Amino acid sequence: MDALEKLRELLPEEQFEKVKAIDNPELHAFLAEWIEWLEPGKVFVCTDSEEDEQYVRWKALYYGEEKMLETPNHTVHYDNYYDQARDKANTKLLVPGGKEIPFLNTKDRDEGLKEIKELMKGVMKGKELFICFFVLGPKNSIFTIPAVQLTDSAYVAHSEFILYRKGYEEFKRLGRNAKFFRFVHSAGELDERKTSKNLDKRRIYIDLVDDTVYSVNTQYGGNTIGLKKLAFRLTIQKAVKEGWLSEHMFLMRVNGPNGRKTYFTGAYPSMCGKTSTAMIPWENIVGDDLTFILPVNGVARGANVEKGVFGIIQGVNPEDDPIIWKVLHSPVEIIFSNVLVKDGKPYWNEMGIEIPDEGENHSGKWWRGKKDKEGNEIPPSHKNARFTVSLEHFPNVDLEALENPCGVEVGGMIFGGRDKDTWPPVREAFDWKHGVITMGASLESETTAATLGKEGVRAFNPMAILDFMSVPLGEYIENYLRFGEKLRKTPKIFAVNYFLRDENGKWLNHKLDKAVWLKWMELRVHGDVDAIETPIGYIPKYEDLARLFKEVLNKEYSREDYEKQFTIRVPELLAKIERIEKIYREKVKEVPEELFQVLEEERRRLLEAREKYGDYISPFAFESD
Ligand SMILES: Nc1nc2c(ncn2[C@@H]2O[C@H](COP(=O)(O)OP(=O)(O)OP(=O)(O)O)[C@@H](O)[C@H]2O)c(=O)[nH]1
Ligand SMILES: O=C([O-])CC(=O)C(=O)O
Ligand SMILES: [Mn+2]
Repeated sequence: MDALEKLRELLPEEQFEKVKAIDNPELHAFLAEWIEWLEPGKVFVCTDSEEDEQYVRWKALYYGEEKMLETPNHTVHYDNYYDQARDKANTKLLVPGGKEIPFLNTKDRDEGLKEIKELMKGVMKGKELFICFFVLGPKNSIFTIPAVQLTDSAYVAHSEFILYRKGYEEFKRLGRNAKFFRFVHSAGELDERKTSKNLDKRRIYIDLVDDTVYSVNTQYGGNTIGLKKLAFRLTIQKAVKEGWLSEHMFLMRVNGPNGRKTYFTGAYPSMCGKTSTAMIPWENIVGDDLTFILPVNGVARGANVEKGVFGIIQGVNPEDDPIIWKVLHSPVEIIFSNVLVKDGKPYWNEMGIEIPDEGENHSGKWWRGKKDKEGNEIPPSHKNARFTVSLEHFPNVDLEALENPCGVEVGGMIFGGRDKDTWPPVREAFDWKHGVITMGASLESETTAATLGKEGVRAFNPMAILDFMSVPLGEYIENYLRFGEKLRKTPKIFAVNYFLRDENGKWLNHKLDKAVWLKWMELRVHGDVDAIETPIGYIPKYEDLARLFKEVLNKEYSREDYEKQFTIRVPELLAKIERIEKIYREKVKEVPEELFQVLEEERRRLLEAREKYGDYISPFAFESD
């Protein structure tokens, strides 16, 4: 029997008509196979209509995965107490023969498919399956990748409607020509709180051969929202094959003098400041998490893969994040996850206002002082609690850039992470290669609550992408280096560090100082200000920063602060080069030789500077050179 005939048997007439309208036998075969396998009690196919989206919203409430809050259009969703972040250990890349690839968590493809299929057999009995169509990137553009999502979680489907552009019409338009990604998810058995129960059988398996990702027994967005971090593994592979970049980056517009618009991307690991940077007042957001960058006629052009934000809520307060704060307090569609709720109002850690002493949170009924099974005190909200909202609701969104089918020209690319003692707050690379190698490929950052496991451990995290890497690292870096060669004009590369601390552990910078670094980088892209050459790149001159601090933040910036922050810390920088070199030599292997040359040159410059000025070198010393 052909797939369409089978679908006619499996689906009620109305749902069948919706899939039949898409002329794609491959899609039909995939759907027939999986509907039969998952054995859902009911199937709903989502078109791009407002009614179908409304149906999904309503079902999230009906099935109890979300609850209404006091403000219209606000809901709250909880994940299981032990399902609050990405599960790296159980996220595996399925590769033929289970080939071991350094830093990648691989598994034999046949074995993995067998295991996941067994876990998913009949898993949707008595549940409703939602079949949804979306696209990655702007519609009908050079960036577009269609994707189909199967899920029994109305919360996951609802999140996707907020975060991605609808794709049913795009599937219809493309018909047989659609090369699409596939995502199959089941939250598995739920407990009385409607959270995934069988966490011991939580699995996220990425089939790189068939562009399909399976996820089961979990609800947390990073493990389940197909088009987000699951698709990301597939797009990294595709980008490296095809010679473009798929990155863990925000995309934003920095407003220069006389109305000049300059677009920047920024790659920082999870929970290290992408959203808070892209949302900074004065500038405009295009995206906060995932960016595609394509070479178009010798120009690097970037587009947001998404159209919404799945952002960290902890620490969002009216002073530091006025725009997010305002949106979170307006009656637009928002899903709050894993926050404290009391009398229909959401609360979260460090929100700058008083928080009730009891309510409901990710641990169930909560009171101040409540401890978990491990004896840890449970805070009001989880550190990785998030909000999900469409970008269209933000007054600072650059809508034209968001929907431009050609994307925007990328003027600068920023790399950064949580680093307490090595990198200065901002610096510019000498050139593309120097930036890619000493800033991107050398990135290290302390681990955070965005993944399950220990926090605060300094870890190698090249391009802020290691958790999602799906090709050998050497190939990925090679692709980056060659990408620059395709361009007439390469974007300038910068590195930032928002997380420097003094000897007592106090932050050396305020959260809003990044506004100044952004303005400085914008001026540098256009050659409007001079800079000081140091062994590790160009750093700002004191006078320029002092002026910008005054102009942007209306703050005095002292020479002492500047000197402390921009001191070149030779011992730490040399130790870092040692660590990075060792990793690439001993663990990664098959690395472009240029990487070692560029690191060696940097080491030599640092040693020469130490000879002349000592271990900790004031930026003023280089200025008078
Ligand atoms: N100390 C300090 N903390 C910051 C600064 N900027 C952001 N943060 C903190 O970084 C954390 C989260 O940053 P986000 O911007 O939401 O993280 P993200 O990079 O978008 O992360 P993902 O969504 O997980 O990919 C919050 O706890 C912020 O308070 C800063 O300049 N200084
Ligand atoms: O994917 C997620 O869980 C959220 C996110 O942006 C990240 O962890 O980088
Ligand atoms: Mn992210």
